[in-house]
Amino acid sequence: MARPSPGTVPAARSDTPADPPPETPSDPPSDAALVRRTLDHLAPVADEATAYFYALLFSRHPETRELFPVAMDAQRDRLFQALLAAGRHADDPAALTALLARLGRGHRKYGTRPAHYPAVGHALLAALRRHAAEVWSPETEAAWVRLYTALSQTMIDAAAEDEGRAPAWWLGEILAHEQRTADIAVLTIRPDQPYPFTPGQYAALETPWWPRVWRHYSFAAAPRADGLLSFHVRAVPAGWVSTSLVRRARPGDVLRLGPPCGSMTVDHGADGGLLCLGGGTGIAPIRALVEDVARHGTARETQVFYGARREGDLYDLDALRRLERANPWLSVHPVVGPLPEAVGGRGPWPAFDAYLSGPPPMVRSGVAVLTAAGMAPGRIRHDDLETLAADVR
Ligand SMILES: NC(=O)C1=CN([C@@H]2O[C@H](COP(=O)(O)OP(=O)(O)OC[C@H]3O[C@@H](n4cnc5c(N)ncnc54)[C@H](O)[C@@H]3O)[C@@H](O)[C@H]2O)C=CC1
Repeated sequence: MARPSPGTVPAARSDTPADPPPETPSDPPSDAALVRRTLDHLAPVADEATAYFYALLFSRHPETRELFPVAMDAQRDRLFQALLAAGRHADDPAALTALLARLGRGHRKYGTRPAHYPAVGHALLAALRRHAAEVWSPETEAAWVRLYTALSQTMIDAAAEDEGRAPAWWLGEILAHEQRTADIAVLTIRPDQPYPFTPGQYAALETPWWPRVWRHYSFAAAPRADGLLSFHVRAVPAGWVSTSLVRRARPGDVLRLGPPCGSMTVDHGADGGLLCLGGGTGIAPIRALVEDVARHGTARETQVFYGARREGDLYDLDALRRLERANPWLSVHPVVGPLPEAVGGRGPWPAFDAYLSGPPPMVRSGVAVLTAAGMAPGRIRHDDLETLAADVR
């Protein structure tokens, strides 16, 4: 779209003095506006644009191929999702920096080096230029170059800073593999070096059977004195990683673990109650949060609603019942069927913080139900739904 040329004043607005001052036509659109316009235009052709980007990257820079999984299906979606997220935050520098720093640190486990960034930048610009041709202009290109230069520098700096602090990945030996239902296994893992994390967080895991395919799982217990980690995994039909972790993995197998991520953690400075909704294997981080409250000794009222499609799928209920018996401030409510509806009728929840974890549609409708019951959005926490949706666990 052409920018209005200097001097063309929108006549309709000049005689309405009560309106806010009109944008002067000589104001060029901001970088953020140009980037967003490109992304809006790209959305319907995102698959083609991403395929073109990778084809170009791998043909011009074959050395980058080994950073990516053999099968690229899920990867394609991730790149575009990350770009969309960056574009959405383009006019919120603090949020953008935080997102990019996290991405930069997270990329260490893939073996990403600073020299890879210009190669990716060239392929990205070529893909944008080709697939957003109708909205492309020298100004748009300049905006993207500035954005990409800034974002890659932030990622590179964050990765470099992290190098002094933490390994790029940890090795984790499976010590125990407990089959809880036909589809769900609980894994106990011994990391090769101390693995600090906060209950409520998650980590990416890679199995030896699908190199460079990483999937996220929440820590299912608070940090233990013996340093062991625990994860709950459901084998989903198209899930390579989840299926191998449930059906193939055995004690002695060694996985790779990325760094801890996520901010669904307990604010120990607050003193209200906790309302927790855990659906299916989404109960994993909820159990870690409950253990965290117990260890903290503040006895905050905690109501856990644990949902499953069938009674037999409430695979962790015994452990939660044990916690309930030991801690009078904790109530556990098993729910067979849709979880949000079951919770909706129980409110209101004044002075409660909510924690939601489970299938993305459950989390979405849970947020809607709690908001309708009067809970302030700032008190409702859950993992990033895009991360969850991009994951075939
Ligand atoms: N394994 C892990 O560490 C973690 C897993 N998750 C996510 O949790 C989910 C668990 O999936 P499954 O065990 O297969 O759960 P599931 O499909 O068996 O459902 C669990 C509960 O959610 C309810 N539910 C499902 N869809 C719903 C909807 N559209 N509206 C309202 N309620 C709904 C069900 O009725 C049930 O109560 C996955 O999406 C996974 O990505 C989230 C955090 C951690």
